[in-house]
Amino acid sequence: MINKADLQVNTELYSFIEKEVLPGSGYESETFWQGFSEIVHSFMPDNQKLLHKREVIQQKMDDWHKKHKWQEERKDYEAFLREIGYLEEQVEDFQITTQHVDPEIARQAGPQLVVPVNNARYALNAANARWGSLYDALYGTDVISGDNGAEKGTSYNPVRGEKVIAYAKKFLDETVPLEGCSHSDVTRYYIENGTLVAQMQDGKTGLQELEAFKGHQGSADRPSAVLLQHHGLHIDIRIDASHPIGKTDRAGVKDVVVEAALTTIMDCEDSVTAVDAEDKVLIYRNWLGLMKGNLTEKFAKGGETVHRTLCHDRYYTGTNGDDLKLKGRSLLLIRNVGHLMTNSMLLDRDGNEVPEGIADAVITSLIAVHDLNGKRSNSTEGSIYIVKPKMHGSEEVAFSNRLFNAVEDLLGLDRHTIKIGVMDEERRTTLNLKNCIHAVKDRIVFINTGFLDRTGDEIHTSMQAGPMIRKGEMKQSVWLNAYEKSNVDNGLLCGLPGKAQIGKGMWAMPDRMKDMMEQKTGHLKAGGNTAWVPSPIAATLHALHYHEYEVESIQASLREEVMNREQELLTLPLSDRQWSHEEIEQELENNAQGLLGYVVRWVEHGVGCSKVPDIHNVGLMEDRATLRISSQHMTNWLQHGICSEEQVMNVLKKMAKVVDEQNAQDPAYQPMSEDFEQSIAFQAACDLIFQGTSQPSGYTEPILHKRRLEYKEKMLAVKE
Ligand SMILES: CC(=O)SCCNC(=O)CCNC(=O)[C@H](O)C(C)(C)COP(=O)(O)OP(=O)(O)OC[C@H]1O[C@@H](n2cnc3c(N)ncnc32)[C@H](O)[C@@H]1OP(=O)(O)O
Ligand SMILES: O=CC(=O)O
Ligand SMILES: [Mg+2]
Repeated sequence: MINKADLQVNTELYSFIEKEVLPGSGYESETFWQGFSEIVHSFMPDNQKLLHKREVIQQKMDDWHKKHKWQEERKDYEAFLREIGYLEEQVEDFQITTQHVDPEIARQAGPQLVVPVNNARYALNAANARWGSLYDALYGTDVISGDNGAEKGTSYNPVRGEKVIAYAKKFLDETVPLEGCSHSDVTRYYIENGTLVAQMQDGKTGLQELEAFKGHQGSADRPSAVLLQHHGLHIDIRIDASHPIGKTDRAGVKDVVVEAALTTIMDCEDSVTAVDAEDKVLIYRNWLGLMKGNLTEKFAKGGETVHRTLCHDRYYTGTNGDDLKLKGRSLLLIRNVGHLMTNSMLLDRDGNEVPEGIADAVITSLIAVHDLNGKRSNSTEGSIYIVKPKMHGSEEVAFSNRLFNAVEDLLGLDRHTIKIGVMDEERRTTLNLKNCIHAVKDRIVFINTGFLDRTGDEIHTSMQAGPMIRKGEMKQSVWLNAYEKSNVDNGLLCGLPGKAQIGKGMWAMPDRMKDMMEQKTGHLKAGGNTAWVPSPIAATLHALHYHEYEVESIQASLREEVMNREQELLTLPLSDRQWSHEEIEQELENNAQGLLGYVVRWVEHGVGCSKVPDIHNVGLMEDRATLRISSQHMTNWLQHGICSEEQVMNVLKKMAKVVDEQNAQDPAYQPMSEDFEQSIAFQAACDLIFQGTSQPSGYTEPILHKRRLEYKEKMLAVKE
């Protein structure tokens, strides 16, 4: 550690900031560290108070539920929540006033991609996912069925290719239709007097909506790209008659590229493992590369070495003949960690670990200044976008607001340069969302229903009330539906449209794209102008939904349906069913399999987001939020005697063997079942369940961090 302005800074972090971040940022080292130290020392006590308040509230909740039967005393329950300050006095109506918001957030509706920022290969891919090949996305996924000779196979299958092309042309016909003909019938696209002409075998036609044509690449006569726009999103028809696919197409179309991930959240939180300075520096360094535009990664794929860099902007000839520039990359936001965790990379003057959220706010903003002072390749509006997770109630949001003010002062930035995306993912935030929005009304750029964390919090908060319904039933529960609606209500009521996003949650089945195409329109119909997707391919496909539905008008009509949903929000997902032994085993096994499959990779491989098969063999995206649900659910059933400790332990051991088999191909994998006592991952899984009631808000971070650090130390000792 290095002593710097009353702080003790890990040398790796110190040298990274001194040598890589501060140069070119315009800040002096001494002033920076002095200011950083002042922020740390003035904000730490409040941070601790807020965490203490969470504990006090939880204790009161537990006590209340132990003494009362919620089902029979709902009125008293509500009064009790007001009395303990869990339900806040609501602020008067107001409108948010956020300014300098990039159009990807303020005006366009489209997919939001999330990616673990510590993985440079994936992070680059995500930043570049602004544009996605529809042909590739369709060909590679189950959206196109493999029936009748259309299977994927190992080499290009023209039968499947035909289906892909037909799907894409149908999309064009529905989205940017031609007058009196289908895009499939076009033999040539060309531009005449700034207008798109589509030639068929027996004549020519144009677009039904002439203004949909925005530009082209190549010559007007033989364009290599035709740029269209619909519902604020671009579609680029790529033409090359010499290309293997273009050759097979009458008009030489080789692909349809769609504007996909308008925004991407670079995640420092639930999809990463970051337990010490080494891990944090990797995260900060990748973020720096993204903000400077020089992040690269080299890796082997398919027998070749791939050098991945950030995409450039795209240039077209506009309809008036002038150059038209479109962004080549997604607008990047950075998800900081919440208020809970501390990290040994930074100690205060008394040797206490500094809250990681405070460090993230300072360091990720400092890094983003390279974009603001540089080419503004990320935010043309000159904003820094921080997503803040896991805040409980408006006091905690107000704390973030004050912290961001202080960071702006330290960095000499205009007030509200730092924008905030508020994750509506804790019960106390949902119930007081209007107040939460009010606390950041000048800088808010989104509210998002993080339903996964939110489900975990629903279980933990009412842990003592009784056994909860099964995990799979949560999505249909009264509280969850009210939560989704009330989030939109509050967003509309506080004037988010036009300034900020009303966002919907993650599609957590990364390989089930057909299901996503059928179901995720629900997010738009419910008023979300963005929704989370787990991969660039999912972003490309989900983008089609925003052509199908125009969210702006949906939001306008939903404005009429805004109502108070407090009663539904306060409906606990308790069950009085008598489950059969098989049902209980199945529930436990499903939870245990996902939990172990995720935890083993977290603790022993440093992977924070994994695709883990459930007991029906569906690969599920697992992160710390899904882990929070499965662990808390098992704890809840244990707590209420639905299952015994012995039963849970047997299930864990059984499922550990299944997970071991699933990972058998990985030479770096250490089977848990070889020695349950010695397996740090297995022990972590046990802690998460058997110590679940005492985990703060049911979070998994404290145990995961402790066990990962233990594993790292063990590996270091083995090396030495
Ligand atoms: C509750 C919450 O907080 S949700 C938010 C947190 N969750 C996330 O961020 C999910 C991010 N997604 C992921 O990490 C991954 O998609 C996983 C773990 C779910 C699946 O990963 P994998 O099993 O490696 O996926 P798969 O093998 O199908 O695909 C890998 C390819 O897709 C790309 N890819 C997958 N996910 C992403 C992503 N989120 N961003 C960018 N690229 C991605 C990879 O770069 C890789 O392509 P490449 O070989 O050209 O580099
Ligand atoms: O962060 C997202 C969630 O669902 O939790
Ligand atoms: Mg979350």
